[in-house]
Amino acid sequence: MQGMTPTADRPLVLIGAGKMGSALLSGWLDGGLDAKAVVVIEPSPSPECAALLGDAGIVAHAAPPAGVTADVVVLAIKPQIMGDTLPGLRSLIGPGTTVLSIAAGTTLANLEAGLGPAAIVRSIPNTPAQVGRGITAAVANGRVGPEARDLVTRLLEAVGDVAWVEEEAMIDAVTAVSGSGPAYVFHFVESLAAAAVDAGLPPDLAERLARATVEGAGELLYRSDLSPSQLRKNVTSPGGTTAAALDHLMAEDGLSPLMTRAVAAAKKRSEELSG
Ligand SMILES: NC(=O)C1=CN([C@@H]2O[C@H](COP(=O)(O)OP(=O)(O)OC[C@H]3O[C@@H](n4cnc5c(N)ncnc54)[C@H](O)[C@@H]3O)[C@@H](O)[C@H]2O)C=CC1
Ligand SMILES: O=C(O)[C@@H]1CCC=N1
Repeated sequence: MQGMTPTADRPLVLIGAGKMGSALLSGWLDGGLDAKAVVVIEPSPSPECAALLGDAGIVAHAAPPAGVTADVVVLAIKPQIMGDTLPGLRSLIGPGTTVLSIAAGTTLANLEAGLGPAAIVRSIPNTPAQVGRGITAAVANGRVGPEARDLVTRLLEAVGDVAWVEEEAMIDAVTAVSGSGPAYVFHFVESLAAAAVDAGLPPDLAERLARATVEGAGELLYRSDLSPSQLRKNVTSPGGTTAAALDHLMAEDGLSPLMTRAVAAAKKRSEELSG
């Protein structure tokens, strides 16, 4: 990976190698980050994580090793344990260390309170990062200079697209839209498959059709320059079958107000997690 600065003497320290931490680590290693420049703190590695670490020759530590000053500390632990964990990470932070958090609902102020003065970026990626197709939005505190911002951008671009925002308050909405969003899409597949069974199809075919439809529509959206609205219109013949279904999905009590309520609930929960 071009321009990565972590080294064996001044490593990237990953705190938590669960689903998201492992996805990030995998992207960095694939992008050329030297495994010797990575220290992983993970008290209970999953089998997938253990395989990833084993292939790279990285040892999982239960706690930060003594005497290590990090180039970057990446916080990929649950927000609920952040407050208790942060003070124990202070020894990793020295001059020039950048902290990158991916935790939902943990504010820059929460992070500064736990870690002390440091250059800190708060971000929200999403699980398509596991296949290099994530999107992350990030906000920096006042101590993050251009070099730290570039480093964080490169780390996050290893697993997908990156959008910087200047207002931290936007991160709760980001969490509700793109952070949690993949779950909404997967639930849509579940719902379409259930509807297919109700419409008379056997369950295996129902799931296959629902899954392939969302995969294909996502790929078309990805490759096309057309707007989602135009892509929808391209499926919809006047007086045809799609129009009959969209009469329900686009009704006043259809998908749009439901999505608005769902995103508002996720945003509120993100705000609550900030304490
Ligand atoms: N899963 C998702 O879709 C997204 C998650 N996030 C955020 O990413 C963070 C991690 O979430 P997931 O990867 O889904 O959770 P996870 O449960 O898969 O990973 C958390 C990992 O932290 C480890 N851990 C627990 N205590 C630790 C400690 N003291 N030191 C180091 N590691 C410790 C656990 O063993 C676990 O492997 C959370 O803060 C979440 O809000 C952000 C965006 C999307
Ligand atoms: O559900 C959660 O709290 C995390 C944050 C965004 C996606 N998963």
